[in-house]
Formats: sequence, structure tokens, C-alpha cells
Amino acid sequence: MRDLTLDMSSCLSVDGVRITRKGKSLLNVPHLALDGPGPTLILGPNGSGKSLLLRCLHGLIVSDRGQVRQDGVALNADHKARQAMVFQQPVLLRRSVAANLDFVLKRQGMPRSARKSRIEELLAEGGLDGKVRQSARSLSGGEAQRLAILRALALDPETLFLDEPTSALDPNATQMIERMILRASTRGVRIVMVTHDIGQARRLAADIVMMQGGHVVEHGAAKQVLDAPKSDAARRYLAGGLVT
Ligand SMILES: Nc1ncnc2c1ncn2[C@@H]1O[C@H](COP(=O)(O)OP(=O)(O)OP(=O)(O)O)[C@@H](O)[C@H]1O
Repeated sequence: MRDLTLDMSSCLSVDGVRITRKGKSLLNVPHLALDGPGPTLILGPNGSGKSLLLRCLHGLIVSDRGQVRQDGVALNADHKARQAMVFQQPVLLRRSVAANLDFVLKRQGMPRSARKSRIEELLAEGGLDGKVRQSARSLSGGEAQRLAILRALALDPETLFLDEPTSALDPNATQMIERMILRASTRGVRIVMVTHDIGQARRLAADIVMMQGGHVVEHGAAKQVLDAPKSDAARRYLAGGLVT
């Protein structure tokens, strides 16, 4: 198990990051530091750069300029190995529910005897204990997303990135996933999550990153950003107005 005292002081930061494609600036973040306990929720209108920022933080996209840093050190393979990501559409293996988890645990070198009990523990955590042998491809949308999150948690990540994990789910399935996310956060996993759902941000976030036009227009404590936003862009987004 990871040392949580170390995790609480960890800082994921972005400095001078720019991504430009075909002469168009898609992401321009002079500085952003995620150094609180989180969860951090990234909010903003369509096309504002939320997913690009998340992918940059996870090292899936290399920026044209600037750096993502973990505790002041440029993001490297060791850092990335301690990160996991869950996408809007869960990507699962054509195997049983248990085999999807076993695959990840085996790759980490966990012995078979330990894997069995860890899989049971994970399935209980995600409310999938009755689905051990079911094909992952036959799960409902909510179940599949729960399995994708469990597979990410099986890596025992320091940081878990989630890109709109509940956008296609009903309120009940969403609530189950929000509970999993909050439990992981309580256990010390840094959560960084993209959402469009202001209610979800209110339920989950400790801090909020508000984006518009590839810029971070505001970053602060969730209550402050949601109840007393400083930027016009955030005010209009939260009021449901048209943000261009
Ligand atoms: N590989 C790419 N090449 C060119 N443009 C890209 C690329 N990836 C993203 N973009 C553009 O960058 C902008 C930001 O995209 P991004 O996916 O980060 O937005 P978003 O805020 O997550 O939007 P949504 O809420 O709709 O998912 C969009 O205009 C998108 O078309």
C-alpha cells in the first residue's frame, strides 16, 4: 500500500503548457497547481480544452511547449505508472469481469493466490460481486463503467483521471460511481475528473478548475468557484448562459 502521508503533500502542476494545431491555440495554461487533497473537477463548455488538459496531465499528449510536473519533476515514466485513467466509454477486454481485473493484477506481478482475494475485494467495492464470470461486454453501461474504474483502482494509482465517466448514465448508476470516487479519494487517491454536470461538481469537488477557450479561467475551492465565481466566464457557465 502507498504511503498516504507522501500523497497528501504531492503536487501535480502545469507550467507554460501550450498546444497549437494548424495555427489554432487549443490549450494555453501558464500555471496550474493541483496540490490539495481533491477531488479536482474540471468544468467548462464543449471544446474548452478539458479533455486536452486531462490528457496532458496524464502524459497522453505531449504539449508543444511547457511541462507537466509531479512534485516539481517533469512527468516521467515512473509518475505515469502511478497514474490511471478512465474514459467516457469504458474500454474492456473481451473476457469475464474477473478476468479483466486479473489481467491488470497479473501484469503488476501479483501472485495468483493474492490475486483471487484482491479481485473479490475489488468486485465488492464496485457492487459487481454477482457478476464474476459474466462477460464484460454484456455488462450494462453503469456496470461496465464501474468495472473500468475498478480496473484502474487495481493499479493502486496515486492519481486517477476520469473523463466524464457518468455522462451516459442514469442518476442511480451515477450515484454508485460517485460513491466509488469519493471512497477512493478518502483512501488517498488523487482524483482529477472532467464533468459537464454542475450538480456533480457540487457533490464531489474539493476544488474546481473552470475552463474556457483553452484557458483556465478560474481555479479555487469548490464552494468559492460555484457560489462566488470571480470570472465572467465561470459566472455565465454556472448560470447556464451561452459561453463563447
Ligand atoms: N488532436 C487534435 N487535433 C486538432 N484539434 C483537436 C485535437 N484534439 C482536440 N482538438 C480540439 O481542441 C479543442 C478542445 O478539445 P477538448 O476535447 O479538450 O474539449 P472539451 O472541453 O473536453 O470538450 P467536450 O466537453 O465537448 O468533450 C476542441 O476544439 C477540439 O476540436
